[in-house]
Amino acid sequence: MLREIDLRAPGDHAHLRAALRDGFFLVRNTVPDGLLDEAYGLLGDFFRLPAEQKAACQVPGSNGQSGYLPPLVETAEKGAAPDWKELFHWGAALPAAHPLRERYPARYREPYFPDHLVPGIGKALTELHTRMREFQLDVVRVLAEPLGVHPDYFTEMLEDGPVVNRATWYPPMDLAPTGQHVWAVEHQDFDLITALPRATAAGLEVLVDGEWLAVDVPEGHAVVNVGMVLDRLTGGLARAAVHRVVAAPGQRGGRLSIVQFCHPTPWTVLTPLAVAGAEGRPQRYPTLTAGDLFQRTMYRINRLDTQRAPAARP
Ligand SMILES: O=C(O)CCC(=O)C(=O)O
Ligand SMILES: [Fe+2]
Repeated sequence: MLREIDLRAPGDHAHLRAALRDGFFLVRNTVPDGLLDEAYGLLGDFFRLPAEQKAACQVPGSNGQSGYLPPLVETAEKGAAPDWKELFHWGAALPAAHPLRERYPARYREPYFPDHLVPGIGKALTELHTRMREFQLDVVRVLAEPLGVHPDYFTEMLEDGPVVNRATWYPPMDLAPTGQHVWAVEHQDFDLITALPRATAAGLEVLVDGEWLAVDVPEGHAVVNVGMVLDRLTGGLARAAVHRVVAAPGQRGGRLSIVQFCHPTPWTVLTPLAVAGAEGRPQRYPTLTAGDLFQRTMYRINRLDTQRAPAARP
């Protein structure tokens, strides 16, 4: 059973640190249900479009972090075959003169919305991004104290960060080109934390003590998942959860999910925190920047545009 963190009464440090050690916990979602329903409806309309129309919604130079990414591209580090999923990413724009835009152009593009194909999608997804980000900022504020940092420590790291939403359409398994593919091979996210509100079907599983546990998100809740950034900052006290998305044998139909990744500003140096209780433990991770960790992982999961054959590039 997953632990729950109540944002209004978060509980003692032992509870919060146990949730971080699990790497996966539940939080009552503050994002309006109606907004999620609307976004699921519009994204469903988008993913049902013909392949050529979706292919035209790719954003060159974004490494697929903006707009559409076709199926069978992202390949988890442990994946023998690419994931059987297609993606749509969006975030929020920074002002044109912001130095982060100049320094990390691939990560700070204007968001792309296919309003010409799905009218109203841009407004709804922008609102959803804002509300999910507010939710996640509330979560990291609660996590700060048990990790011995100021309540604004993580929020500053995320201010102007390339926080990005991802919608994933997992097509029915019987349409997969070979039997080698699964929806999403086991992996760890490479952000600070990720929010996963309900999806349209079962399939998300988390590795707990060597066993795969099906994650059933109760009504009105979101699962929050620790990513590699928080794992590295805490020397492994908060554990980046290992998770995957698989169809049960005989599960029919596809699956649509919406998640949001909290990526810190890429120039953040991931200096290990002095977490109480971890004194004397050998430093686990060499220090690098959030931007370098991101880029390294994108390469490892086959997500850089330059890794795709020229014909397959947008
Ligand atoms: O679709 C889901 O529920 C989870 C997706 C996921 O783990 C990811 O995109 O990193
Ligand atoms: Fe994930």
